[in-house]
Amino acid sequence: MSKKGVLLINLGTPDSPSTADVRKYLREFLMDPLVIDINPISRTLLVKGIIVPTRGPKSAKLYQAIWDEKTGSPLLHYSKLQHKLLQERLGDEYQVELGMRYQSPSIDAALQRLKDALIYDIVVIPLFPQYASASTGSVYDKVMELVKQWPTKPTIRFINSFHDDELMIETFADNARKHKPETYDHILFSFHGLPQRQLIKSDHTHNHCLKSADCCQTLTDANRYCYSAQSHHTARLLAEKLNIPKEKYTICFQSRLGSDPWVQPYTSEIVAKLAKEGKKRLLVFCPAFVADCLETVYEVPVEYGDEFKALGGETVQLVESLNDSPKFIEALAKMVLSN
Ligand SMILES: C=CC1=C(C)c2cc3[nH]c(cc4nc(cc5[nH]c(cc1n2)c(C)c5CCC(=O)O)C(CCC(=O)O)=C4C)c(C)c3C=C
Ligand SMILES: [Fe+2]
Ligand SMILES: [Fe+2]
Repeated sequence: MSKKGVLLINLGTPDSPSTADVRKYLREFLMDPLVIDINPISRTLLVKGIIVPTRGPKSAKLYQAIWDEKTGSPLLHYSKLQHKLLQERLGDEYQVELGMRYQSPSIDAALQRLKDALIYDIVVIPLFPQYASASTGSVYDKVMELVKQWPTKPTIRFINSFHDDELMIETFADNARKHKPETYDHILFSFHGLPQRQLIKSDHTHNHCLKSADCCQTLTDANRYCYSAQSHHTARLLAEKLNIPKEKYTICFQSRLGSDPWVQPYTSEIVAKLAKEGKKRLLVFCPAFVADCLETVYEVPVEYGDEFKALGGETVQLVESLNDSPKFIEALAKMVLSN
């Protein structure tokens, strides 16, 4: 029987923490029309004329701070481990490949290896638990653009999101228990941010998203693919699993870029508010990421940690990501095998 293919895809990271490589990464990433979703001329002027020249050197310093001498970028390191462990778990009936949406290893080369092995039955798993057109949607478009050139189109199944995956939730909960959540003053579920206009685009009823203060509190047909509603759902499941009462946690969104409104509340504002209220110890989950990366290992303990301490707080502790946890590998295997 012919093998089946699995293609794991994460966002991507610079090839090195040098300013030149970080600029190259930012250019490819931010020129994606699903990421900076404005007209092409404005996008080019904004990205190539402003963001890449100014943010490049600053981001390069951050990448230099998290770059491991042996293993490099944490995002790529953990993605490679997830790839290897999933291949071992699934065995010889499957060929598992890894690609990054931006930079390397490329999705193009990963698909080519599947094609060379005559594999025409592929499960694509964009490694983003919550659906967003800027992440999952962009991966989808890239894969389709590439397979469009195949003389015979393969059977492809896309895992569109896994915000409520039981084993994923359990893995985050296990990681949190190591830190004894009950010993913290407050818990944050801090998701990667997204421009508000991108949320609104995912509301096909045009009458739900951001129309009321609590539009993301429940998942309905209207907001099934709303990144914020899915994020709220993940956070609620985690809070239930760990018996964290409502008043002890806040759902918030980090990493805003530019001056347009993004999904709120912003993590930095919540961190400042909690410090002013006299809270001393914060435990922070980042459940939009399946692997530790710049946004978790730097932004949370260093940026938010410094901000919190400057306002009187004491500790900001990150709950480590899913990384190479066997339970998360099992979650991925189940997604493949349930096909
Ligand atoms: C969780 C999925 C992600 C979504 C959705 C997303 C949207 C998004 N991101 C930016 C801008 C930046 N993101 C950056 C880093 C970054 N983003 C994600 C994931 C999502 N982004 C990850 C996993 C990472 C870390 C990569 C790593 O190498 O560790 C960066 C680069 C770092 C920096 O300069 O801060 C930028 C820029 C936008 C504009 C956007 C949606 C519109
Ligand atoms: Fe991002
Ligand atoms: Fe919404």
